[in-house]
Amino acid sequence: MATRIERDSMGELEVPADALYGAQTQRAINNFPVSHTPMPPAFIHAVVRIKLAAARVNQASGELDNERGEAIQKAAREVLTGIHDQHFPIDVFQTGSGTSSNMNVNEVLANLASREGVDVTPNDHVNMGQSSNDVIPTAIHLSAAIGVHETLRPALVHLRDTIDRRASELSHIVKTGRTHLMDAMPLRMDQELGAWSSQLNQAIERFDSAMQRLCRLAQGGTAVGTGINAPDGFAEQVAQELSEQTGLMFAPNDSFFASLSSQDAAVELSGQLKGLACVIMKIANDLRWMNSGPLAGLGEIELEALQPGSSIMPGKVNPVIPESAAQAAAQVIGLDAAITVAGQSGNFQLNVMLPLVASNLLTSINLMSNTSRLLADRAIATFKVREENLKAPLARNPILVTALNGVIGYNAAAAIAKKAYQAGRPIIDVAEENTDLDRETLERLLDPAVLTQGGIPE
Ligand SMILES: O=C(O)C[C@H](O)C(=O)O
Repeated sequence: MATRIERDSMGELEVPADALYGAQTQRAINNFPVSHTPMPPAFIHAVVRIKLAAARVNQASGELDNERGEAIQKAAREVLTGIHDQHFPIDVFQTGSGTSSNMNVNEVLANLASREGVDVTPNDHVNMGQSSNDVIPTAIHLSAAIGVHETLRPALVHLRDTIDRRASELSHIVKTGRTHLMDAMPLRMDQELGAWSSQLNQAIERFDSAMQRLCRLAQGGTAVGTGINAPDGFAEQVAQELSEQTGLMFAPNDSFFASLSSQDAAVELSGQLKGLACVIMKIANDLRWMNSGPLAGLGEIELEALQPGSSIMPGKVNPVIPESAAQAAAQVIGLDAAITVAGQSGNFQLNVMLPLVASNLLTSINLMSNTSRLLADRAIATFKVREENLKAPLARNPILVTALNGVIGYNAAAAIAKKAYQAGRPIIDVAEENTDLDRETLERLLDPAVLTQGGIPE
């Protein structure tokens, strides 16, 4: 491989001839061959957005001359198109402050900017008024806020709306409810699906609330939170620039000391993602049970057949989308556990597990966004209801006798249920033989559709 010599404060080393980065990035590549997973492009782009904002603020204040300011901005805009993403190869498991990734961005932007014929250095010009210690926490908030706003929230709204549409289409269908996975009182399908929709609505509310904390930025705190080397007004102006770039409302955090040394908002967001993962897991599992069979399971619904299920059993079709969704949910729950540990790693003035927080948070946002859309479009929107399989067990369901509790008492009702279950007879026939109630009254009291409406049967 052709190489060139680059220099930093520690001396010289070789980098690939065509690399846009310099010596500090190469040292990090050499030092951290850990997971071979680079930082997510959305995170790198957030760092680049901060550099773009800082260059504009520094240029406006006169700290940075116009030529260098314009050259850095041009370079940043070019990187934001994604054409240089391969020049940010540093492993997630690197220095805990993310200094290596901050310097990677500084070096690439300085290199591209210098091609404009001006002398731009990574530390003095691109990193002006900043430290990794405020840039990286800011980039975590910025990239997560963009991910929630642009990707996750629309995906959740799409899933909720798809569920609501199916619920209203299926509102005439009554089915056996289940508690402990055992037959229970009946409910309508729109009530069952309505639970999923309501869970998603509440998840969306929690993300909307978490966004308020995400939009508070560390930028301006520099090395330890005092703001050393950042001019007056820098924090507010960078937040304003980032708001204009993204359409979100960013502002400096109340305490830079807190925002450098903690990751509380990221822990909160990860917790909300874990909560969402539990919702997704519940929906996926309900779908799997309802789809089970087709002959020896519940067989209440038929999910769209997307691919042959088995390499050995011909004709078998499996619930692959709910299975994929359940695995994604499990992964998010695991990533949250690591973020929880990382959130506790604020030692004095700096949290030192920042790259892991960034990577896990963005991975979880992507997993939940893509999963929500797949569940909506390839499972919820397309499943068919097998009404005949719902009707037959509903008519025989001995638990309907619950509706007679208030008329004949729990013990008498239990005896009827037992008899009906043992004989495999409809509950109404057994109740007619064993109570003073006439057929017409029993039909009214035991009508499954009426029983879905709650209240005391009359
Ligand atoms: O990289 C920096 O700007 C600071 C570094 O993280 C440190 O505190 O040692």
